[in-house]
Amino acid sequence: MASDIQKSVLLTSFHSGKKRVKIILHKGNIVWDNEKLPSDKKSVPIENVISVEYNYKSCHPSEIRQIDPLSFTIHYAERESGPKWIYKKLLLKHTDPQQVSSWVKTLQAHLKGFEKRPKHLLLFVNPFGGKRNAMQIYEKFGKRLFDVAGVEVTVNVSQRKDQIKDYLISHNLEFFDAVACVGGDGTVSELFNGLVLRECRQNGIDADDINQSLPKPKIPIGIIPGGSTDTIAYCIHGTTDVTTAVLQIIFGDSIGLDLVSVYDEHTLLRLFASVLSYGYLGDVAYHSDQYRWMGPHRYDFSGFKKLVGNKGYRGEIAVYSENETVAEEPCRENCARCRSSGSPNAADLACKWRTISGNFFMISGANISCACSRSPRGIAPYSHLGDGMLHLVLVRHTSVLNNLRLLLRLSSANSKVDDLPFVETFTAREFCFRGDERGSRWNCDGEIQHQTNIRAKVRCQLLTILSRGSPICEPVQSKCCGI
Ligand SMILES: Nc1ncnc2c1ncn2[C@@H]1O[C@H](COP(=O)(O)OP(=O)(O)OP(=O)(O)O)[C@@H](O)[C@H]1O
Repeated sequence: MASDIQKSVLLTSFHSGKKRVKIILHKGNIVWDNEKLPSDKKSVPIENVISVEYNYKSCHPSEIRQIDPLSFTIHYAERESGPKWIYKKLLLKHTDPQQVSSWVKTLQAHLKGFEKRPKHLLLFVNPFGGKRNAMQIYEKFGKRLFDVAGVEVTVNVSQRKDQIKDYLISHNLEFFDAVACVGGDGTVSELFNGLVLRECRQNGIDADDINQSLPKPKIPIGIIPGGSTDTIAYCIHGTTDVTTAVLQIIFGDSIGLDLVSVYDEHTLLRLFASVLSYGYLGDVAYHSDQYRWMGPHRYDFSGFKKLVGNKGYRGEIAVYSENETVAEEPCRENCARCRSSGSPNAADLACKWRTISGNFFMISGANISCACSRSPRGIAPYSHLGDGMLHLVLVRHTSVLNNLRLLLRLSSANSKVDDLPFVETFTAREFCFRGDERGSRWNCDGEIQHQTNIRAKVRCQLLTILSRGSPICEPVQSKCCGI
């Protein structure tokens, strides 16, 4: 198919509005004059075309709409500066219907070759998270674009916590070629926890056994941000822009995302994609849930209270890793490190266990950088989406002033936390924590886990996410100093 695209050549002069445009299909690119800068040519790779369709003749609303054989529209997407994508269209007219037909047929034939583009999407909407406007987000930004792309969307609005997870474990998904959600990290977490448990059931795998390798869900997932922090969406798409997220689903290209499975002594508690935090961030998640009516500001309020409270938690952490140090290499689209880790030959390198104990203000295991608008570089700026490793950040108990330094660094676009004297970072494939029974709680992708003693293991690229990833770009300035 790729070679057919490379071979097709078309060249025609059309009318676009009042302007004449010479448009060429050559080497998989559609090239035409740029209206604003006539000396410039505009070029759109065919991979960025959403759909191509005949226009309709204008008629009275009571009449049956008729196709206009002299005019058609190319719907496409282009990247603005940075990670954001925008939707655009080019309307073209010609006096010869053969010319129009030849373009429509050729482009539609090419688009048919993109077999990974989903045609039937199961979309879960969480009406409870974030600003409680997930349905409005879908109606405003998603519905029209999916219509343009010819994606048939089945919308399922969740009625209660864990309903999405339960649905995915037990329902037939054969009709769908992708599953997506509009919601925050908790909603995404329901999605992949449901899909992995479903796969375990179908393959007779005991999910509670940490030594089992977990099966990869066959269906890819799309993530449309509609929560409070939307860390997972931000780290994957590089932005929480909803149009960008919808276009990533439409394109059908995918990347592999690691998941981390968390166990107590006997069972799998859950899988997480962003961060597992004990101490400060565990307490903030637990405490802030009572203030959900404040919306995203609940994190600032609880964050301040827990910062001043400055509690320390005693514990011992065992880390399983092959590396002493964290490589300072951020994850970006087409990341070579993630590509090599996802290959079947990526061997489990010579790892060893080491133990660290003490009194901690916070312990975080970050599977991704955890960048978001509140923390532009995230707690683990060099954590990769799919390298089979998580980054452990251990913050020793110290003064309130030092806690404040830590939070200011986390909310800054220019600094990182690991050079602070009371912070240690490790990469790990697995870790195990033992703490005081009356300790903190674990915050797992924003959801509370009440067990103190846990074991966590990274599952390399267990999930397939519909996204082309994010280019490396300047982080946005944080909106506030809380995290
Ligand atoms: N209809 C519902 N009623 C109550 N809770 C729900 C419903 N649907 C889903 N949930 C739960 O809502 C919780 C919050 O959702 P989500 O995490 O998506 O939003 P958020 O917490 O505002 O965003 P973020 O996690 O990005 O900060 C999740 O635990 C999810 O399981």
